[in-house]
Amino acid sequence: MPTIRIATRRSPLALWQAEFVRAELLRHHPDLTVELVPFVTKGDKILDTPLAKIGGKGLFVKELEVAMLEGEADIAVHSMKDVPAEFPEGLKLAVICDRENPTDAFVSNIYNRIDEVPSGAIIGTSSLRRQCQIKALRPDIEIKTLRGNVGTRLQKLDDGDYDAIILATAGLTRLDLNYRIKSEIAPEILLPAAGQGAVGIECRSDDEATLNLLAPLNHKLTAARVRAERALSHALEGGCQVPIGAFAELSPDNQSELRLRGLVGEVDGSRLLRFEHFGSLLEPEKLGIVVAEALKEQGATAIIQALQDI
Ligand SMILES: NCc1[nH]cc(CCC(=O)O)c1CC(=O)O
Repeated sequence: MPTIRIATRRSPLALWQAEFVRAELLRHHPDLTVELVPFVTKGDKILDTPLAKIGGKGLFVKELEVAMLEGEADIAVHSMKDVPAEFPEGLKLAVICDRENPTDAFVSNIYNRIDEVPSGAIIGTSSLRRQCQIKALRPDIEIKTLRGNVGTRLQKLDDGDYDAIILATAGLTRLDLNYRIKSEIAPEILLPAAGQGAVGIECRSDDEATLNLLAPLNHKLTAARVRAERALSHALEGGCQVPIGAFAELSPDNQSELRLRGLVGEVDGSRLLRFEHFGSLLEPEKLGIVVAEALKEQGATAIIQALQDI
């Protein structure tokens, strides 16, 4: 049996995800040897600037991709939320694993829910998607930039820099920090980002042996959901750094269909565009494009375009 080398970021969440994939690979192939190869990415180095201002897509993945192309690693494990729509020549998304809770979480040492927070309170997030939806709901509260890995963000909350912060439920759950969640924010209030809560594995497109070893880790329903969400986000030319929400789930009344909800927002929350549609589980990209087109008809392009000029 060969050795599989996993390129990973060094943050506790990235290491958890890489260890999870190592364990899954070993569960399916007990004789395999799996090693972790940790890297520091540009997104990890620049911590004082909101991601939207650093610009460029794939801040957390580039170094890992170079390692695979140069043969220093065989696969890279990513949070699907951070993975750009397109892959460099020679690499592809091999599988998408079963999804953790995709919602966002309200975290505070004082308040239990977003609607309990008083006027003028300071909420920490650097995500434009979270910002625009919170501002639409609560124009009277202030949003302040918050960067760094999950532990750093919680420390900044504990230091008193914020009244509450918003984090992905999945990251907190994976790091056994669920006790910090005061309430989960429903998708009706805060629509998650494309791919949130899902882990994906990238590898060299021509590496048949590795692709075969990875195949049993693919979770079909999650893969369809995330593909619909990513198609929507891609059709609007948005990465993680734009105010776009995209969330797909199995349709409650038809088990062969997905329900996809999309959202584009003005950063100050003054306008939120929403659209939802149902489509076949077998053609998730088509559904993503339908929802993106409907949002464009409502004016999404102008909102996104205006942000590129900041
Ligand atoms: N942008 C950073 C990032 N990428 C993935 C997660 C959480 C885990 C996930 O969504 O899979 C986080 C942290 C956060 O948003 O709180």
